[in-house]
Amino acid sequence: KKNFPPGPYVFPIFGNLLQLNLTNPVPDLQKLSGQYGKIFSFYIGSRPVVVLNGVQVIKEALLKKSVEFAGRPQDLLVSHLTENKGVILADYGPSWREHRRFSLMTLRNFGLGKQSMEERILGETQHISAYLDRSAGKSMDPQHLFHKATSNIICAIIFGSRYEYENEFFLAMINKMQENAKLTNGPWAMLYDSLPVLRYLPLPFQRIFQNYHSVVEHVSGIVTQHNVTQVAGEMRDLIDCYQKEMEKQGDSNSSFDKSQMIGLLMDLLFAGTDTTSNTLRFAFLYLMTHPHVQERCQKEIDQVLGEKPQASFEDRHRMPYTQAMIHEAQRVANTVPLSVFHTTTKDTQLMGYDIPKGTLIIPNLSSVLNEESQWKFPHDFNPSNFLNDEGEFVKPEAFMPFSLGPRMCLGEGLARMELFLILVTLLRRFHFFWPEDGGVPDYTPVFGVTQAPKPYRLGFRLRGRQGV
Ligand code: HEM
Repeated sequence: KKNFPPGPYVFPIFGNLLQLNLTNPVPDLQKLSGQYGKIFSFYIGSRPVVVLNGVQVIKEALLKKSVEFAGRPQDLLVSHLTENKGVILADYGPSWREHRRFSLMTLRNFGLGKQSMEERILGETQHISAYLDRSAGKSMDPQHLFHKATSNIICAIIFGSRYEYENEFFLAMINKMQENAKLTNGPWAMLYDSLPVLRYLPLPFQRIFQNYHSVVEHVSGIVTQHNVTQVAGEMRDLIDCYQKEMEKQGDSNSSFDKSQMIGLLMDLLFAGTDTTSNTLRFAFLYLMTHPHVQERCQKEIDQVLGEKPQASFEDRHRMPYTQAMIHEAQRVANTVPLSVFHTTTKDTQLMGYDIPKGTLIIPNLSSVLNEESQWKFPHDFNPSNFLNDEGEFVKPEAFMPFSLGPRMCLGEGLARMELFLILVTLLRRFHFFWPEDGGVPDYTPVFGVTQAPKPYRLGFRLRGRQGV
């Protein structure tokens, strides 16, 4: 294409797919950026893709040309799965806008009833603490615990109730969502997206649809139950708020209906679980292997909290070092390395190149979180990346794990509150250490829409007097 961003030679049928390591394309994309520049193209099958790298290009696209770059692909496996309902994969338009606004308002506590977001998170934090108490002095793989806890926080917000960690249904739902997270990143999903003729064959990607529909069925059951138990005027959770919004909008041209509600609930369940729990897993991996960072956080936490029974989100303003540690953990965790794919909503230009309407856009967030010119210590785990010479907390503009612009993560506020309250509560109560049976620490990430650390064992023991 004339004046399209440059890129490698394109092969028939597969495009450039066979040139990328699909188990982790991030290093290959980094190399291509070195060769072709901060903005380059490649092909998934016959579909052109433009990759945006570095803080300057990503800001130019997602902030300055925000409307032009705010679309979502409508014909990938994930779009067919969700039928583009809800928010994450909804096309840029009125339904997306109304659902995004509703979700942000509800998550900011407008109309979420008596129990605040903070209380819901602190409630779950007590369950995590109690679970760890029972095994203090030992080691465990924290993957399932953090996954269940973050999933429960979302469940408390959207369904008004949490599940016991051993609840069979809860475990089945989590397994299905985790299996889908893996399958939608794998080669079968790539084949589905590149070769439409395969879509109706009984190939492994059909399993993704089965898993998704089985969770949808359960979520629909919860919504039906809500209709029976609802008390007029009492807002227990996001479902109640949504029902109220549906009544308010009546038969007008509103986009609020039951199928959109289910789509939104599925989005929040999916987007709110892996992301936060994988970030926590990275944080503890680095805290165990950087004991001086852990000790400095604990000292600050003890000083600030004193005899207070539990932390509150407000306390973060008096904990610059702990804040810096949490942000640094998010930077190295690089949890959503290639963001969620965007598309262009009209013909546009970026850095002098022409990009037609409907082009798939990958904002390479990984390239910014590790950009050498932006960070004091781009390749280390070092909270000083977020501290100025006076030891105050500062947030460089290249910190964008939640992306930027109109599509940026709508759960940012919730995720930041969860990370703070869970990390502070656990660091106050426990000392974390690399256990003898842990082997050698391996920081290599396992790539995915949400990236995770390799499984590891978490050693922990009670700290004694300071821990409440
Ligand atoms: C550390 C945790 C999290 C990280 C790093 C993260 C990151 C992201 C990123 C990079 C995007 C894509 C933005 C874009 O397309 O430009 C996104 C979208 C989204 N996230 Fe998160 N997220 C996190 C937690 C959450 C939580 C807890 C929720 C649930 C409340 C959530 C809900 C969403 C939704 C609904 C979208 C789609 C927004 C839209 O398309 O308008 N996320 N997130």
